[in-house]
Amino acid sequence: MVEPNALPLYEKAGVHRPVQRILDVTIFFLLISLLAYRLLFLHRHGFTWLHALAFLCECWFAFTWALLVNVTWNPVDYKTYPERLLKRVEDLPPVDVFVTTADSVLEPPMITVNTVLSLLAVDYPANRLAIYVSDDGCSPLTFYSLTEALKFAKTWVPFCKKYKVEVRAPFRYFSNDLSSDGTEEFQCEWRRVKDEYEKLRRTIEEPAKNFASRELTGDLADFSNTNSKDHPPIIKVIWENKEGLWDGLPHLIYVSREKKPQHPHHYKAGAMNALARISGLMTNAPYMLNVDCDMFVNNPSVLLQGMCLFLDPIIDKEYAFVQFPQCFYNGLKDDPFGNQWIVMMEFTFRGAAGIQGPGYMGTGCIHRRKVMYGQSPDGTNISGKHCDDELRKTFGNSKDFVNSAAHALKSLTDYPHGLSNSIKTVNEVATSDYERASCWGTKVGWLYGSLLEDMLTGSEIHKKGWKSAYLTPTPPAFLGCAPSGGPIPLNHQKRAMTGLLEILFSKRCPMFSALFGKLQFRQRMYSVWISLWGIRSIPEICYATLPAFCLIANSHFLPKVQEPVACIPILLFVFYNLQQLLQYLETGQSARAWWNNERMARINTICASSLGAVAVVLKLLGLSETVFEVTKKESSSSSDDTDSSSDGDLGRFTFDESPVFVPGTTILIIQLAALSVALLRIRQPVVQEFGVGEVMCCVWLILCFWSFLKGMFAKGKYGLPWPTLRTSSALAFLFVYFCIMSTK
Ligand SMILES: O=c1ccn([C@@H]2O[C@H](COP(=O)(O)OP(=O)(O)O[C@H]3O[C@H](CO)[C@@H](O)[C@H](O)[C@H]3O)[C@@H](O)[C@H]2O)c(=O)[nH]1
Ligand SMILES: [Mn+2]
Repeated sequence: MVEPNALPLYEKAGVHRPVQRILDVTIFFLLISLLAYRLLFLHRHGFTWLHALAFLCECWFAFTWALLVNVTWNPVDYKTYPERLLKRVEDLPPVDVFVTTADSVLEPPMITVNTVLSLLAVDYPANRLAIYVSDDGCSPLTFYSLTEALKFAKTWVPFCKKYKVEVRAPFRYFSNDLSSDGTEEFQCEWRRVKDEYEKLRRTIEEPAKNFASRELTGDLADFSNTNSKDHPPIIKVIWENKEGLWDGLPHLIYVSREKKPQHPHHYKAGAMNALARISGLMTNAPYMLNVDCDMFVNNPSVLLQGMCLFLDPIIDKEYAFVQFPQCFYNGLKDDPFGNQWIVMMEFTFRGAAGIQGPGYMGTGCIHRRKVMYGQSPDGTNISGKHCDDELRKTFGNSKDFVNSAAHALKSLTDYPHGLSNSIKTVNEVATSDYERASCWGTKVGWLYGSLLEDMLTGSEIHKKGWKSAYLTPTPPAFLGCAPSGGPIPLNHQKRAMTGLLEILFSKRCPMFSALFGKLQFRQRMYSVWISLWGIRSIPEICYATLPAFCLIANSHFLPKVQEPVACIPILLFVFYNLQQLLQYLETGQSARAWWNNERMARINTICASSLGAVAVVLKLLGLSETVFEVTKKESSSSSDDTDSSSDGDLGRFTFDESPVFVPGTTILIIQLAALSVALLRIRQPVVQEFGVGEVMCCVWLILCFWSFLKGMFAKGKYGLPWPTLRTSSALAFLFVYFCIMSTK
């Protein structure tokens, strides 16, 4: 018999996907054949701009395809054994949990409260856990909601543990009616706890409506005369597990770091760094879990699962962070906005896990504190030595904090501070100019300089040679709120693209680090692939205008149907879409979901990435700064909400005057104009040849932008506003004029 201690805490196995691999390679060879055809064509018929442009775009597609195949080639699956962990490890290491919220209107406190409740009830010894909520909105309502939530937690947490409740965010748990399940005692308690939750909801949501006019006294007095952009640090211990009970409630701390208009606050990255310092002084746990305010714990064993990777004796030190996938609870049927990311999580992230590890996604991730403090896998820290002066230059001027950082870097866990005694020093590290002349945001902590602080921070960690792991437990570890409605997913995407481009045009550009970092070769290709994502709108927009140009100018960029080489683009089209479709079917989604994601991919690149590019150009020219716009979260906090995804209109595109819709509308009008020209031409007495391939491309694009076409004729929020139509028509007109002039 194998001794229990010899059994591994986790296993990592390859996932076999032979069909995907065959298709990957086939598509790649077709792309290469297409390039060969282009070269031959240019050689035989001489240089034309049209074919040269097509060739360049297709080179790009082939290159990014090769990079993508590299990422998805060796997917892996991790399996963890928390029961073995519990038998083997008596003293689980402390974990500090960070929840970030920034705006009590866009992120209703009830959402944050549910996330916090799910964390308070997680399966982990309570005396090893501290939960820090960072509120960048400095909202008394958020603080008040948390204090109310704590009262409810005293009923909720024991209830969850007693009945082994699976989903520990009450709004989700109570959305299923269990009032007639189980024993009578359970039914009775279920009803009681549900009533209490409803009471909590009313206590929070009703005052929310007129909180602004309320007089702030007592505990809330600190919030009077503050506004979210200008206020002193407000740090409050809402609950301290004073007796250190393992089955009590974990510490709960409210943090609103200082903000001053004259000091940059660096959005979420700044908030995370403040949390790292504050928690460093209060609890200094060696592991830090971070979640967005809408990402509740959906699988109570997450921390145990993560610890299986960190604490496996054979490979301790190997993993810098453990990332869980981003999954969403409010997904609409068939993913109309293409933002549930199921295929991306399953194929690219699993694939990256088979190389050096997936990137950090900003939420649902457990980090090692010392890695965040700049330590390398070989144990050297950021400044090479632990001398006080050096540490002060790195971590700032707080003596206590420098002490705690030295503890963390040496992996000592017995940091002596109690919560309440440290409040005074804690305020010091939460000030808005604490980071001045230190390495926060440049060498240690969450890094600054991009709206995608997560990707930037994660890839710098990989560059030091660290690995990361990807855990996909069932049920999913965390569930969050996917942005819904028309402009929101596009703006969300635009922000991500802006962030990627900021990284691409910075000194941390992965193209350089791909050459010099301690990255594994295939990880380098992975980081190049991600970082180039931001500029893919350029070749895509170019390619999308080629068929229209050909139809209007009466030329060709694709082989004619009767030529044998026409089979190359046709097969490419068929195999590519077949492969994508298979990925959706393999992950249990519908063909409709595939189509929705396909068209959203076109809409996202053409609309959101191009505007992201504009934002970055403006930043590089020094004309404007990029801004982290917080995504609105739907509040379905009521446990009585019925499943809203049955409402057909929810999946319908809504528009506003945002410039994000202009590129898409322009592309659509251009395709319509080109098709009309082609149709008029057939009716001419002298029959002219027109390209079937080009027409098919136009039709395909019109199908992708069908929701925009409907928007041209719809009214209200479902209609494209007049200014957008006007600008787009003018741009399309210019394009058509250019096509016609080029034939003269
Ligand atoms: O000044 C700010 C702005 C935002 N946030 C928080 O950042 C989180 C993410 O914001 P959200 O608007 O939900 O952005 P998403 O695009 O949904 O977030 C994804 O992308 C971000 C940027 O890459 C990551 O930080 C997130 O973790 C990741 O979930 C939320 O908890 C916010 O409260 C702050 O704390 N301070
Ligand atoms: Mn979010």
